[in-house]
Parts: sequence; C-alpha cells; structure tokens
Amino acid sequence: MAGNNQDEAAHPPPDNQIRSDLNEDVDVSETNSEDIKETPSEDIDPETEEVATEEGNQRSIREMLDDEGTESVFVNRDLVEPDTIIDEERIVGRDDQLESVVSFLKPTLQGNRPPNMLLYGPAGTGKSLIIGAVTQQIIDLCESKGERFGVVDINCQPINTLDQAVYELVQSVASDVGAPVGVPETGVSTKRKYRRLYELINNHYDSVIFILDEIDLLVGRRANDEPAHSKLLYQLSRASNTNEIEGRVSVAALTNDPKFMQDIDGRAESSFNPRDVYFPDYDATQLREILDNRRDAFREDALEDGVIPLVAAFAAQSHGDARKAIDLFRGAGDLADERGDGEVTEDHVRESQEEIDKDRSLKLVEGLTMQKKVSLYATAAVASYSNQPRSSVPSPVGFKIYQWVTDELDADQMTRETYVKYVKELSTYGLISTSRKSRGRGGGMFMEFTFTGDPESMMKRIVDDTRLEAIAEKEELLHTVVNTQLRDFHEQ
Ligand SMILES: Nc1ncnc2c1ncn2[C@@H]1O[C@H](COP(=O)(O)OP(=O)(O)OP(=O)(O)O)[C@@H](O)[C@H]1O
Repeated sequence: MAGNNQDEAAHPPPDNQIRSDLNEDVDVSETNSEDIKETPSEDIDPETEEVATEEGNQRSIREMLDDEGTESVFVNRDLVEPDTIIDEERIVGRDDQLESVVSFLKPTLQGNRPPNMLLYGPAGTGKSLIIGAVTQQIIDLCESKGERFGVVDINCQPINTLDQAVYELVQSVASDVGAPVGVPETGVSTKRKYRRLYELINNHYDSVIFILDEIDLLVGRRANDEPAHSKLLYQLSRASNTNEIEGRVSVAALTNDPKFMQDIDGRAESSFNPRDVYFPDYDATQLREILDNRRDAFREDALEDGVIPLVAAFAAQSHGDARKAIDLFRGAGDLADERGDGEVTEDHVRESQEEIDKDRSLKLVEGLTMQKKVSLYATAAVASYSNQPRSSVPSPVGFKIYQWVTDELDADQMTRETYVKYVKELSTYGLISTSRKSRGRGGGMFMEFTFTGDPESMMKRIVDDTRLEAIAEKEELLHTVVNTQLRDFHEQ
C-alpha cells in the first residue's frame, strides 16, 4: 500500500493515527518514488479482493481464511491440560490411595465425622487428583440425599500469612455457595475472617472438608513464631469441638514434605492428628499407562509408536511426576502442530524436552520477585562456591549467605522460615530437591537443598537481570564467606 514504508511497520503509529489513516483518502499524486520502491510484495485488488503475490498466485482473503492447513494432531487437547479434572476410569495406579481416602471419608455419608488426613508424597503423584475425585463423588451422593457437603479447597503456595489463608477460605466458600464474601481483605482482624468463614459454612453446609494443598509452604512472616500452617490446622480441626462449626468438619492437608508433621506445634498435632496416605513416585510403566489412558486427546493416527514410551521415560527420570509427563505429551503435540507435521514423532518429544529444560530455569528466574531471586542466588552461591565436592546446601548456611547478600545490597531481610519457603518453592519447578537432615542427637533438624542442574549458571542467569550485579563483583569475598559459613556449620 502506498506510503507503507518499513519504518512505519517497525514502529506502528498510535491507534488514533491508524484510525485517521484508514479514514483518509489516499492522494496517489503525492506518492513518491521511495514509496513505490517499498510497495510490499502482496497487494489487494479492491474489485476482486484477490491478493497478488510475487509469484503471481492469486488467493482470495476468503480462501486464505478458509485454509485450515494441516489437520491438528489433537482432537481433545483439554485431556492433556494438567488442570483438567479427569474421569475416574482414567486414574491409574493409585488403588491403595483411593481405597484409603474412600474409607476415611465414608463416615460423612453415614452422618459421622471423618478423620483428618495428611496426603503426602512428591509433586505430581496424584494427591489433588485423588482427594478431588473422592470428594466430588461425595458431593454428588450427599446432594442426592438432600445433604450439603462442602469442599473448601485452597492452595497455600502463593499465600504468605494466616490472615490471607483464612480470607482465601472465606472466598472459596462464598464463591461455592454464591454468597458475598462479606468481609474485607485487609483492615479487619483474622478473628473476624474466621467468624465469617464459620458463618458461611453453618448457613450453607451440613458437613465440610477443608483441603489445604501445599500446606508446608504456609509459614507466615514472623520469625520464632508458630508457623501459620500449624495455627490454621489447629483452628480448623478443633472448630467443630468448639461448636464454631455446627456440622461435621475434617481437614485434609496435602504436602510434598514427608516430615511435615515434625514442623507443627504440639497442640496442633494433637488436634489435627491425621490419618496418613502416602503417594509414591510413578515408575515409567505407570506413567506410560497414565498417558495411554489419555491418548484419545490425539487423533487416532497422530501418535508415532514410540512417543508414549519416550515421554514416560523422560518423566520417570524427573522424579516420576505425572504432571511433567502430561506437559511433555502436550508440548510434543503442540510442536507437531506448529510445524504442520500432522503426526507426533519421537523427535518432537525430544525437542520439547530440550525446550522444557532450557526454558524452565530461564522462565522461572524471570518470574521471581527480587526477594526470591536473592534467596535462590544465595543458595546457588553455597552450592557453587563450596570447596567441598558436593552441591547440597544446608538451609542454615544458605540463610546466612542470604543475610550477607541482603546486607551488602542494603535490601529488606526476610525471616529464615520465609527464606526456606522461597527455596522450597523452587522444588516444584524441579530445579532443586529438598530433604530434611538431622544434626544428630539433640542437634535439631534442618532442610538440605540440592540443585538438579548447574548452580553457577543459575547464578549467572539471576545476575543478568537484577541488582545483584553488585554482588557478582564481590565474587571472591562471597567465596570466602560461603566457605567460612560452611566450616562453622559443620564444626558446630
Ligand atoms: N494416577 C494418575 N492417573 C491419571 N492421571 C494422574 C495420576 N496422577 C496424577 N495424574 C495427573 O497428573 C497431574 C498432577 O496430579 P496432581 O495435581 O494430583 O498431583 P499432586 O500430587 O497433587 O502434585 P503437587 O504436589 O505438585 O500438588 C494432574 O493433571 C493429574 O490429573
């Protein structure tokens, strides 16, 4: 189109200018020779609406719009979205866990109070899936008997304080029953939020289950205080004994941390007193079955034979996480579609896996808040600068380095609990694994972090886009501080 030079294409005019450009009658006599040279290779004939290409082919706009390209490999892509709630028939390899959860929750149907539960095991092993599937059936069965069974479900990962957690619970019930939240997010006491929560529950449910996902990440902000998760478990699990909730109440806490119960306060432990359900990793055979049960996400002839075994093998390597398997399965399909290949091949799987590995740390680091970046940087510095040939980081040492870095940067300093929470969060992305260690008799417990990839490249990535450059310049000093702290820690 006349006057459409490359500069304008690179820097599009603001909206109002585009509009006035569209309204303007173009005066061809003003078109200069520069403009003519830069006429794009496609132009539209106003009479026929045909597009003339350099090759001289003529395709109408309608033809181009109608052109569907290669048929998508998917027929039901939702089935390979991680948040899709799947039918019971698609659940694989969790018979024992299903049986336990069903038997624990069955009393609800007989008018009795079910026990509290702790569902624990690594990420992506079906904890949310199983509790979700069973509670959904109970909702339906209760409904058919005219009883109201409430499922109040929150994920604690993004929640920082007890107050926020209680507010989230209120919101969750309010949205389920279609009532107003009825309490402001800030400016009122946590007690008032609890009151509103109990009021909503008493008005709308005969019995209720609280599902608290990633409970271990709800630590709260204050140091040397009882962790927020412990306080919440205490309050909720005794709410029916104290008659604050009139109906039957149970609490299901979900966590990746097998030693979670060691963190909670004695009185919370005795009022919560859960029945445990353990969810182990999936092996490659189980992952294969999980994927096989979702192959109808794809067209019948769209999966090359080796695709499912290869996806399962990759996911089995990364701690048997079904979510990762499903993500990779979908990613390979998306890649096949992007390329218009019409079939998903093992090459698509391998390429997707490479992309996932490459992107994971980059995306993660980009999305982190400054405090999380500093926490990660300090932890990676310990793994990377340690003179010992091991890359595990005791959390007390990581925290000391975090304090040193924040001092150097003159930045805010979080508590040790918050630092640990931030670093633990990274395990959900598979960048580090966490384990709990004992310092021997009377020495207490601490978390140990191990990087799955190279901690040094992680540090570089963080430095690339933050104020941490100032610390990177003090590399030698940081090296010394790390090794002094490690020595002190191991000599204690
Ligand atoms: N046994 C299974 N059969 C079929 N699909 C499964 C199974 N286990 C997990 N999945 C699927 O894997 C994904 C992750 O599962 P889920 O969210 O239940 O894991 P989780 O143990 O709660 O993980 P996290 O600890 O990270 O919250 C979901 O899409 C779920 O449908």
